[in-house]
Amino acid sequence: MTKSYNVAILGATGAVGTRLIEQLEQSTIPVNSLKLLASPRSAGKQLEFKGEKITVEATAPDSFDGVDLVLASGGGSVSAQYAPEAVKRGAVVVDNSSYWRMNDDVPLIVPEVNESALSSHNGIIANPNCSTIQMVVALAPIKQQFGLKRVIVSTYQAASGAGQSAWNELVAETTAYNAGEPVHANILPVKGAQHHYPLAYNLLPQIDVFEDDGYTHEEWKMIHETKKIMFGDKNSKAVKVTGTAVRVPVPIGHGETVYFETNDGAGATTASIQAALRSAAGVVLEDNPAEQLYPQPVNAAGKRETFVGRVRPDLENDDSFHMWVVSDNLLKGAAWNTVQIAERLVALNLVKVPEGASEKFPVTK
Ligand SMILES: NC(=O)C1=CN([C@@H]2O[C@H](COP(=O)(O)OP(=O)(O)OC[C@H]3O[C@@H](n4cnc5c(N)ncnc54)[C@H](OP(=O)(O)O)[C@@H]3O)[C@@H](O)[C@H]2O)C=CC1
Ligand SMILES: N[C@@H](CC(=O)OP(=O)(O)O)C(=O)O
Repeated sequence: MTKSYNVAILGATGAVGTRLIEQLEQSTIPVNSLKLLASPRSAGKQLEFKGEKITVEATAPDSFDGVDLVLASGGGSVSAQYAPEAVKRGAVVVDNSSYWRMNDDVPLIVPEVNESALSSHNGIIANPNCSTIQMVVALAPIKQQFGLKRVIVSTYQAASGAGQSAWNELVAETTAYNAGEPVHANILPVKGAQHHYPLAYNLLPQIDVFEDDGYTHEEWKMIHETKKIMFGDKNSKAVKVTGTAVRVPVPIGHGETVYFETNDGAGATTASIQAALRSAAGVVLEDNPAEQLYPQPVNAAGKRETFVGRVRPDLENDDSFHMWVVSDNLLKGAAWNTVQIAERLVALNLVKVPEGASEKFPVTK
């Protein structure tokens, strides 16, 4: 008989959470029961799964009693508190927040790139940052054939990356601006808003907080997560990674220009890189300058794949190239990658917490 699972979605009412429900509905995971968990603000709200109405519950430690699998997207502090509670009760957690990603006992997984790291999980599996995911999906087939020495990325990140309220703010700012209101008359921090300044008709070269070295935490995450996923070590010296993360007034779909250097003399050409990308899992190559064909956020929104175009050689550096990478930050960048990890856990019979593993994640109050 096929085993079916008691699943909980933590953060079910958010931009990612609502998509987790939809992606789980479309997945191959046999679901016996589904709990929808959020903050007390949403308790009592009803959401649908497979045509059935489910009432959202306020999250508490005992919410995870009897649960086999948790898909978490409630934010860092929520995952810090509840992931250990869930593991203690025998549930495996696939977590979207950044809280557990750098923990050496937590695999950081993009199934197309490092699925094999799943087998050593201890109950918590981390879903990477959205910008990191789409970049490593595109870089993995290139690394496999030609090696990878260096990456320089610039991101063009959609408002929904900062959650449902940031997306709502962009719509409200745009509407106000179009109605003639002086949204930008005074470029001062917007109090209480998700972004420090108005985003409508603007660009913000800051995502997340600034570190002491002048990089933002989003940039820091892209560097260390890329190393952990592709080279198995968050501080790997085998590759150099750097970049700049920018918020753009687009609702859904992150874009990235990615400059990369392959191994000296590995023989990469534009055509051979395009061929590697064409046959790579999860990648769609949209690259035909003659037809003005290239990936765009509006086309990627609602799709699970990572779209790549504008592959071309650097004209002054041998073995070096540029490409343009676009994906739906809420799907491959979050909900789909999470459900895809869960599908692989089910297929590999890994929805179980190894004996004693929960001691690695002590419950904190
Ligand atoms: N958006 C993106 O592109 C990506 C997001 N992520 C990560 O996913 C997580 C969620 O992001 P997103 O959906 O965008 O955020 P949202 O702000 O849209 O949603 C947050 C969710 O968390 C719930 N929540 C908040 N506080 C609590 C609490 N104390 N207890 C239980 N649930 C709570 C909210 O419930 P309520 O509605 O009741 O407030 C809501 O369901 C974050 O960690 C984010 O970093 C990761 C990759 C990409
Ligand atoms: N910071 C990303 C989305 C996100 O939530 O990332 P993380 O899960 O790494 O905090 C963005 O704003 O587009």
